[in-house]
Amino acid sequence: MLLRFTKMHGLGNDFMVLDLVSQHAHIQPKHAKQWGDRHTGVGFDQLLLVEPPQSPDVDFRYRIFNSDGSEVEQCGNGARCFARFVLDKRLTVKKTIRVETKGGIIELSVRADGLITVDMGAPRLLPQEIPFQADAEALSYAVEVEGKAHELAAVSMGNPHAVLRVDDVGNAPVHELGSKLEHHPRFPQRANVGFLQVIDRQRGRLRVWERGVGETQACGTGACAAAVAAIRQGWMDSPIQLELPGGKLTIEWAGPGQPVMMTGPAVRVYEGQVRL
Ligand SMILES: N[C@H](CCC[C@H](N)C(=O)O)C(=O)O
Repeated sequence: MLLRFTKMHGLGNDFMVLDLVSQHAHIQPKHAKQWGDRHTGVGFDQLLLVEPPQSPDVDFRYRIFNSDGSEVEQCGNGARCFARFVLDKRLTVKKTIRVETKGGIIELSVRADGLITVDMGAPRLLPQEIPFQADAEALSYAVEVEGKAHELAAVSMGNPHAVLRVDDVGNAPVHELGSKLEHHPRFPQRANVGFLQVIDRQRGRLRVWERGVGETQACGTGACAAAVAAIRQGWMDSPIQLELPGGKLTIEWAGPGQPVMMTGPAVRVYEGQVRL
């Protein structure tokens, strides 16, 4: 069978979006791997599935697969594209949309200026919630990689993140250290690894090595995790503007137990079809 899809991106973090409300198909990890290949497939960072709701208090179910085939709990840039997609495809007329993910319920709001604000929910900071192996919760942890200790924050936005502060993202060891921390045994579900350069109390630069993908042009949950870590450690104040290689996100967080609000763009690139 042929499946219609839309190729989209949020600040260069790119997605294949499948409407499984109007189309019926059983998508498996092998499809994400096959279609995610940038030479023999569509090519994307993540595959996003738009599905009917499974509970009465949400409008849709939102499932996310990395290009390595792993199904994950949350994708922030993808959430903005999700909102743009369901409105453009007239799957809803609501301007505020509640969607259920493996990582919890999030709320998407399309603004008059076309930017999308996502209530990403409250960050999870207890080691067992992240998950991250530590005796107790702390603002940061020393994690050893090949004999060298690296100080990092551990935050979950539904998906696990390590956040390290660096002087200059331009020469941060994103690939070499990012890949080692992604698979570090203290992150039993692996981790996304963010490298944050603080410019001033409300501006920073961020590069992210994403679990299951590698370095991406932007990472929405990574930006949320970095902002939470920077606010908790007293480096920065909300609202924070983070500049990623693909562009800028605004993150607001009022403190523990409060939701993280992320605002940014979502772009449709082209429509296509794949054979299932
Ligand atoms: N690689 C992530 C999922 C996608 C997150 C990212 N694309 C975003 O915008 O939040 C993980 O394995 O948890």
